[in-house]
Amino acid sequence: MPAETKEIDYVMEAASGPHFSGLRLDSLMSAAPSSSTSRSSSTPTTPSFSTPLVDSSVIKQPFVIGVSGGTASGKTTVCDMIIQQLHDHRVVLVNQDSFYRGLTPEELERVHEYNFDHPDAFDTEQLLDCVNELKSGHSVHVPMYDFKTHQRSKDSFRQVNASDVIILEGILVFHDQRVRNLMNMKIFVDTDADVRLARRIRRDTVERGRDISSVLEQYAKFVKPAFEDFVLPSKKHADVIIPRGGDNHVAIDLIVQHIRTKLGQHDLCKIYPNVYVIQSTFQIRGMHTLIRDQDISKHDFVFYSDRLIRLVVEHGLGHLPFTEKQIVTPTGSFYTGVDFCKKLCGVSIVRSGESMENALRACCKGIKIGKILIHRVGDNGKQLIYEKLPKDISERHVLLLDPVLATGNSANQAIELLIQKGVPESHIIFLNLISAPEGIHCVCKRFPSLKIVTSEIDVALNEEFRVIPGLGEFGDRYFGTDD
Ligand SMILES: Nc1ncnc2c1ncn2[C@@H]1O[C@H](COP(=O)(O)OP(=O)(O)O)[C@@H](O)[C@H]1O
Ligand SMILES: Nc1ccn([C@@H]2O[C@H](COP(=O)(O)O)[C@@H](O)[C@H]2O)c(=O)n1
Ligand SMILES: [Mg+2]
Repeated sequence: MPAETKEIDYVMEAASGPHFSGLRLDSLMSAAPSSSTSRSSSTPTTPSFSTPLVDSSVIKQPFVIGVSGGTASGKTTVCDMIIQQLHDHRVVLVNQDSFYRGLTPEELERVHEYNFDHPDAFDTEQLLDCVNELKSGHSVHVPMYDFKTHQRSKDSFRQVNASDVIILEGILVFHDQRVRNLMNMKIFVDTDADVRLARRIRRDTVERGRDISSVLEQYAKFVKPAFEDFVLPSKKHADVIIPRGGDNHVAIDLIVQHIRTKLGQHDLCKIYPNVYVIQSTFQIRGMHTLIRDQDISKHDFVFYSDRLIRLVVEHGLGHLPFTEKQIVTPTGSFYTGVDFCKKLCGVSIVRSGESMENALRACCKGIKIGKILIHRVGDNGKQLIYEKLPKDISERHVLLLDPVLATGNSANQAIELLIQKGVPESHIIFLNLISAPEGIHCVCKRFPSLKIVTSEIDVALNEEFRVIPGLGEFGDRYFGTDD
C-alpha cells in the first residue's frame, strides 16, 4: 500500500466512486470546482449514443441536504438515521466541524476566550470547495479535527467519495448564503435548549475531555449568545423543521421518502422545479418503446402516441389552479371537492402540435384552441409565420402543445408571442412527449416560471439538432407524410 494511502482514513469506503448517468450536466454546475480541497481522480463512462452535441459521459447531480440546529440538538443523530434508512443509495456525510480552523499557539494559550460558535471559527471557503468538488463527481480529502487539541491533523484526512446524497451537517451551515445555495433540502433540528445543554455537558465531559465548569462557562459566554445571533436566525431558511430530533421517527421517515423520490427524478427536475416528468410506469415505457421504433406501423404510431399524449394532457391539467367546491351526492351526503379552472385554452405549434388537440378536446369540452406557425430559417433561426389566438387569451391559462421539445427555439418564439399578448408567464404550461435537455435549459432559463410537463427527457441533440434517441419527425410520422 503506498505511504500516502495509509494516512487516509477511508471512512466512507462504501461510497466507492462517482455516479454517472446518460446526460452531461457540467455546464450546469452551480460553481466551478476550485482547488483548495485536495481531490482524487474520477473516471467518466463511455458515451452511449453516436454523435450527441452534449457528451453523454455525465456527472449525475447529487442531492445535497443541509442539517443545522443548535449544539447537541441531535444533528449527527438525525443524519445517522437518514443514512441508515437510505441504505440502497450511496450517501456521504460532511461535518462542518471538520472545517474548524486550527488554533494558533497564541489562541491556544487563551483558548477560554476563543469563540468556537462564531462563523469566523470555520474555514467556509474550504468547505465550499469541498462540497463543490463532491457535486462535480470528485472525491475529496476532508480535514480531521480534534476537539481536545483544537487542531486539525497535519497528516491524515478523511477521504469522502462522490455519492448520490451529500449530507452537510453543522451549527452554521445555513449561515452563509453560498453554502445554502448548494443545498437541495434544508433541515433544522429543533430541540429544547435545556435538553441540549444537558446533552452537551455529558458529551463534552465524556468525549471532548472537558470539565463541567468549563463547559458551563463556554456555554454562557459563547455558545448561547452565538446560538441566538447566528443559529436561530438561520432557522428561517429551513425547508423542514424537526422537533425532538432523532426521537421524531415520523419526520425522519417523511424526509427519507422525499429524498428517495427526488433521487428517482431526472436531474433537470432538481435544477428546474417547474419541469415535471410524468411518473414512469412499464406501460409508459412500453408505449415509448413502440412509438420510438422505426418499424412500427403508422396506425400503431398514432394509437400509442394518442395514449401517451392523453396522459401528458391529463397531468398538465392537474397543474391548473382550482377552487374548492362542495356538492351533494345521491346519498344526500356532502362531498368537498374542487372545481376545474374554466379560463383556459390550448395553443398548438403547427403542425405537430395539432396531434395533441384531440386529447385536449377530449379532456376539456369545448376548449378554445389557437395556433402558431413558426418557420425554421437556416440552422437555428425561427420566424413567426402565422398566429390565430383567442382574443381574450390574456385572461386564460394556456396549454401550449408540441410533442417534441428539441432546441427550444420554436417554443421560445411561441412563448414570447403569448407573453406579448398579455399571458402571464406563470399561466403557460408547455406539454410535450419528449424533451431534450438543451430545450429544457433554453426554455426554463428564459421563462423560469413557466411549467413544462413531459413524459420523457432524452439524452441530447445530435449535430443536426435532432433529439436522440428521439423518434424522428413526429408530425410526418403522425400525419403519414413520411413516405
Ligand atoms: N433523542 C435523543 N435522546 C437521547 N440522547 C440523544 C438523542 N439525540 C442525541 N442524543 C445524544 O446527545 C448528544 C448530542 O447529540 P448529537 O446528535 O451529537 O448532536 P449534534 O450533532 O447536534 O451536536 C450525543 O451524545 C447523543 O448521543
Ligand atoms: N475546539 C472546539 C470546537 C468546537 N466546539 C464546540 O462544538 C460545537 C459544535 O459542535 P456540535 O456537534 O455541538 O454541533 C460548538 O457549539 C462549539 O462550541 C468546542 O467546544 N471546541
Ligand atoms: Mg454533531
